[in-house]
Amino acid sequence: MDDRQQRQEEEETANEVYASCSFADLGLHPAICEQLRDRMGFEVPTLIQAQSIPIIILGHHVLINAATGTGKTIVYLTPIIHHLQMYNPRVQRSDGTLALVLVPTRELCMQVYEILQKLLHRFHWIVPGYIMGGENRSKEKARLRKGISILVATPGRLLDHLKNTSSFLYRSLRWIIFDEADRILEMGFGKEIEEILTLLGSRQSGSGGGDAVLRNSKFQRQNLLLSATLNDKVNHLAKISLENPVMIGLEESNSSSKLPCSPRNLFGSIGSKVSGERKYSGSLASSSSEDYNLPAQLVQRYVKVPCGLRPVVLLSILRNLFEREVHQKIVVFFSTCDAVDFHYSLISEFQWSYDPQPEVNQKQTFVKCRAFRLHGNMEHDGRRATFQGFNTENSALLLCTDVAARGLDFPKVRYIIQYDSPGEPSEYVHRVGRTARLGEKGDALLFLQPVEVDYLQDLQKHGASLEEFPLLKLLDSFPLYGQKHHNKNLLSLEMHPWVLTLHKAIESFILMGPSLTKLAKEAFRSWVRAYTAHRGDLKRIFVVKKLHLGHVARSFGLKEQPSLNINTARVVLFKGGALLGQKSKSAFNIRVAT
Ligand SMILES: Nc1ncnc2c1ncn2[C@@H]1O[C@H](COP(=O)(O)OP(=O)(O)OP(=O)(O)O)[C@@H](O)[C@H]1O
Repeated sequence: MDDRQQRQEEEETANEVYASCSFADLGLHPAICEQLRDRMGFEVPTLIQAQSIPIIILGHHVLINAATGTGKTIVYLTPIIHHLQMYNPRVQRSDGTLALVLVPTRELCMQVYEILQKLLHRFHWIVPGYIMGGENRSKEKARLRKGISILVATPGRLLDHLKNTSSFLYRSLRWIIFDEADRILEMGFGKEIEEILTLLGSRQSGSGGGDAVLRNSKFQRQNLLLSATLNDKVNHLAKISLENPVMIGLEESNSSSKLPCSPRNLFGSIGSKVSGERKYSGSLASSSSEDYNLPAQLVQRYVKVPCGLRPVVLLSILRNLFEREVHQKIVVFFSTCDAVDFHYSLISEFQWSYDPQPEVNQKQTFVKCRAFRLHGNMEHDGRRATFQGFNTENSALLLCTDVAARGLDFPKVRYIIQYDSPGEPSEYVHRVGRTARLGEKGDALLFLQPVEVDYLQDLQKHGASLEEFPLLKLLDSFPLYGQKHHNKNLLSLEMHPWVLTLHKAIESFILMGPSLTKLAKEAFRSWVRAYTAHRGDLKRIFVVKKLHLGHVARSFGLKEQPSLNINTARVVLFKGGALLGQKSKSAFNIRVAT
């Protein structure tokens, strides 16, 4: 590509992502525009920011549906700060909490809090804070007692403090924001959210016990709901929490046209159909293609791999990617915590040299990268270390469950691999949304077994079209020292010399390490359980009966299938958020990990 073409491509991407106006044009106070520029390096707003900020400043309840990585956090934080920094007299700690941001996970809680800290740098009298599962309750109580102006919280912990921390002051609460609303609900927090809304006196129907809260506040309550996917649960939450909301981004969200950007234009467009914004009619479109906003520049592919060959293919692809580009950030998604632990150990420890030459036969780690893992069964400190480590590294691999699928903004992630399929197509959208953020390039690769390819049709229905990954071409690219020349045209994947050799090497490596073998067996069991937990319509595609358990065992490098007599095993699943409960008397406890 020559310079001119590259410039043209960059310009086109910018047109699709950014608006042709400034933050000041949106009505934000100059001090905030300065913070955005100087602290964050943001010169111009993204399209969704240009569409939403003026409407939020005006005080409307808003429902926002926009593609992943389009800058939604700034959408809700800046109007709040805009108003709060103008309060006269100034906001004080003794005012208690004025804005509440609800997020589904601890990592997202920390991420939003960090952005908030940067934005509030100049406004030291507005105090940011967070409360979340895993943190010390008494320390949180002490912080709440002192007063937190803008509070970021996970739902369970918030409810706990609402009920048990009498010094938690929220009578002046003006904003409630649900970030990643769909995820909060999918994780089974629906009841907690309803209770929270009732306690805060912000339920639209029914008489909330906290009406006094509303009466005491001199400002009208403003609630905002943000979600990259829409469904019935989000619809219900919108109904009970939003009053005459403006909906943004539900139409033409992938529009590449630049926005009309004088404040008059934007303000004048409220309620009209300009820029995909309209009044809420009481229900959202159900899961249809326009529900799913995928970044236009994202390259989406799938790779069809027989079950037993999955680790060989995964390791080959990872090796190739890190060889091709040394500075590379990749995220691989698995269905269970045990699978993350097993593959993390395998990838970190597996050393192999396939070159028989004595001078080059020094064993090296097969996948040359720094690996991290993240799942809900890890200690809080470990989760925090991964989050920070993967954030700051230039080149690294993250192996994780869906705990990392939503909202997390790891910079420069170039590749998403879904080694275990996501289940609901909405989950697919969130996982791939960790790359191709804000107009940057990104690739997504979905692993499917041959019996699972119907899943592609489900994705297609939601507007996601995947092309096949050229796997044989990749496998052929590895050198095969000492192997006979093979006829590439006749070769099946199973008979490919590279696959055979690498599979043997992985298998013996696992067999030789007792701790790795133990991890493999645990991962095998929980993987089978996770497979049985696919819900509803997906059972048609992910058919447990079609699984060959011997091949599944092979996919964990095990020659023999471990027993599935799992009475005593504790298996942790991450599946869409609902508590899966006990399958049968003989089954083991299944706990949701987030
Ligand atoms: N106006 C801007 N100019 C440049 N970068 C921006 C701008 N606004 C946001 N960003 C950056 O864009 C990235 C994505 O932002 P953010 O995480 O808020 O997106 P999101 O829409 O909430 O994504 P998700 O749906 O995955 O949660 C972040 O790295 C953020 O710092």
